[in-house]
Amino acid sequence: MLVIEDLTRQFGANRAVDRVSLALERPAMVGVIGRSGAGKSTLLRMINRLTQPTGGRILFESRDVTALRGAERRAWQAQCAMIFQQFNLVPRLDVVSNVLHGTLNRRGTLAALFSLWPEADIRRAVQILDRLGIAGHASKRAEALSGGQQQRVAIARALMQDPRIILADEPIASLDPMNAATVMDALRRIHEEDGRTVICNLHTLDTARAYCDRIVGMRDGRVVFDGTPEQLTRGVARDIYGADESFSEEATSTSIDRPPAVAALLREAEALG
Ligand SMILES: Nc1ncnc2c1ncn2[C@@H]1O[C@H](COP(=O)(O)OP(=O)(O)OP(=O)(O)O)[C@@H](O)[C@H]1O
Repeated sequence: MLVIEDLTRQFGANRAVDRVSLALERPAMVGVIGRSGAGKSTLLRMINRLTQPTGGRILFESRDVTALRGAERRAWQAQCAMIFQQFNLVPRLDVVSNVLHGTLNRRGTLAALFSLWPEADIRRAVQILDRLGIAGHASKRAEALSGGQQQRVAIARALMQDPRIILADEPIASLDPMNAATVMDALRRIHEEDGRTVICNLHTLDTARAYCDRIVGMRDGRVVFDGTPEQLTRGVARDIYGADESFSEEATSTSIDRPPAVAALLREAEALG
């Protein structure tokens, strides 16, 4: 389905991503982990063609998307929608309009400027918000929502494009643990129920283990691990993070600042499945 071959990005003397190869045969939920500066964001941005590779290829269903230009590049970007740590919503705009901006790729700028959204699109936007549990906030300004709700609006905007792949660049890095869990649950459901591939950059090992079927570990621009959560042993994790014997998983864990009450709630939620 998605094949990445020797993908490379050089910034001056610095090789941010160094001959990365990955193949996804079927829809999957993939977590990309590694310390800050390992090349995770650059990799995702290259897949989406926000950053141009300096070497290698990206193939989607045997089609080379590495060098697409203009409308073809925009069409590819709609097929692999990206969400970001800072949500990138229009804060003063209402939630449903933010979601409708996901259709901009296939609509005229003038129509968008005057908010002339087709009724069918509005209905679909509300349905998607409903699925993500935030339809009740549709008419509120985006800035009035919590971080977790705003990230779900960003996911809804991505879903408006009906993407085959969702690329999530540190989607929970600005969120508290409760909101982080809601957002990761939403991404997992979108993968399982819709069969969309989700590739997610994550800072925390425990999140990658809990939500992803496959984990890719990056270090200094290279893939140094590619396997299942079970294969990601403490020793492997230590290697990915370039740490010494004193490495502790808790240092990369979301539970580090989790207040006891929230931790208990999360354990309960986990137990309920
Ligand atoms: N636009 C750019 N210009 C120059 N160097 C860049 C640019 N973008 C990224 N880099 C460099 O490329 C390397 C990889 O950065 P990248 O953001 O991909 O890492 P990361 O693993 O996502 O880190 P983080 O977890 O901190 O976001 C870093 O050394 C970074 O400084």
